[in-house]
Formats: sequence, C-alpha cells, structure tokens
Amino acid sequence: MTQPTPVLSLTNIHKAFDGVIAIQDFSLDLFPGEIVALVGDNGAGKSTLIKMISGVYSPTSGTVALDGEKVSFADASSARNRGIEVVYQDLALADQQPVFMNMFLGRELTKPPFGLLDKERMRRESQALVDELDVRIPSASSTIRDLSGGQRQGIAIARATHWASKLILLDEPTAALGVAETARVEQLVASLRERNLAILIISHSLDQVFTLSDRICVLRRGEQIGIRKTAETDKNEIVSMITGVHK
Ligand SMILES: Nc1ncnc2c1ncn2[C@@H]1O[C@H](COP(=O)(O)OP(=O)(O)OP(=O)(O)O)[C@@H](O)[C@H]1O
Repeated sequence: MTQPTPVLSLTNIHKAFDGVIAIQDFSLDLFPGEIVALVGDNGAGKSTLIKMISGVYSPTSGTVALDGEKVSFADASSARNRGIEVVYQDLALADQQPVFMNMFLGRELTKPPFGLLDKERMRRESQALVDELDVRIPSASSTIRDLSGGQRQGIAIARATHWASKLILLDEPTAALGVAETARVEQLVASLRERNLAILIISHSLDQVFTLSDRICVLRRGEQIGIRKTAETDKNEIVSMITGVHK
C-alpha cells in the first residue's frame, strides 16, 4: 500500500534559545485523519514544538513541509492562512461576546455595500457548525461567559475545525475540565478524524492519550525518544520513555 503524502513533515528540527537547546533533531510526519499525541514531562519541549508548527517560533534549523512543500511561517497568521489552527489552554475566546462572534474572531464576515458585520450569516453558520459537531450549547447567540468550561472548549475546538484545512494542534484541551466534560471533549476530538484533518495533541493524561491517539511521540528534555503506534504499546513503556527509568 502506498502511503499518502503527510499533511505535515518535520525533519531534523532543532530549536535553541540563546544557546540553550529546547528541541534537538526532531522528525515527525502527520497524516490526514490521524491523531498523534505528544507527551513528555514539564520542560520536555512540547510547547516549543507546537509553536514552531504554528508559526510563533522559527526552528533554528531543520525543515517544515506542508503537503510535501517546504514552508517557513513568518508568524502565527501565516500558519493559520495555510490551514493550521491551534487550541491553547487559555482558549483565546472573547468572554463578553456571543459564540458566533467568537467563531469568526478576527475573520468576521461583512456584507456589501458598507462592510457592516454580517451577524446573521455568522450566527447561522456557527449554529450549523455546533449542531454538526454536536457541541451542546443553548444557541450560537449565547455569550461565552455564560457557558461551562467544557462548552467553551467545545467552541474553541469547533472554531479551529471551521478554519483548519490541514492540521489542528491541541495543547492540553481538557486540563481544566471535570470528568464528564472531558469525556465530551474527547468525543469531539475523536470525531475530527472523519474530517480528514491531522490532529496533534499535547496531553499529560495517559488515559486520554491511550483513548484518543493513533500514535504517541515521546519527548524527554528536548530529545525525541521515540514514536509508537498506540495499539502496539502500553502505559508502562510510554512512562519509561517519558522518564528514562526502566522497571
Ligand atoms: N521563550 C523561551 N526562551 C528561553 N527558553 C525557553 C523558551 N521557551 C521554552 N524554553 C525552554 O525550552 C525548554 C522546553 O520548554 P517547553 O515549554 O517547550 O516544554 P513543555 O514540554 O511544553 O513543558 P510544559 O509541559 O511544562 O508546558 C525548557 O527548558 C524551557 O525552559
């Protein structure tokens, strides 16, 4: 069977901050429709890696390719324009605004001839999206501050899904959520596979990693320890890879 072209290829990526190595010699291919978990202890380099993929940092050396074409993002909006969306822990939602304005934050729809906001269309499209993804909120007109943590996370992921054509990066998407809300968000993330997006998820929860991912990539102090197919490994092996301690 021939492999499809990876959506994203990272090859021999290095990143140093003032001579301090944060990531060394990291390589990973991400394919459409798969969920890859990035795991490692605090300071392992996970956030640095996400920031290099999303255009916040440039690698010190190494290449980033999208659909086989080498790219170099000047900033986060250049990465967004190429179909890469990030959902950060702090969600970056405007609390006082309705869901539909958040869905289009910074990319608002306007209507001719005066370029006024097309609130009705944004509301309609947002409602269709939350319905389709089964994000359970009262309505697309609800104000963000009136929603629960899980509902907000659902909105942040729905927004990323709306705009991402290739890749969604999720940084600890359930860190602040309770058990039931976590399960709901995990269902939502799992459903994104069907949209043929590639998903890279940072999570400290190995339960979550084993529930959601197809492959697991382990980092330790900036070094890529290995990549495993989730179905072919277990928690003991992953913990050993994370800590460097073999039982
Ligand atoms: N802007 C920066 N300037 C200098 N050093 C940095 C910077 N960002 C990260 N580092 C260093 O790079 C290394 C990796 O940090 P990073 O935040 O990527 O790890 P992480 O795996 O995301 O950790 P955590 O799970 O705690 O968020 C650390 O040693 C950190 O101190």
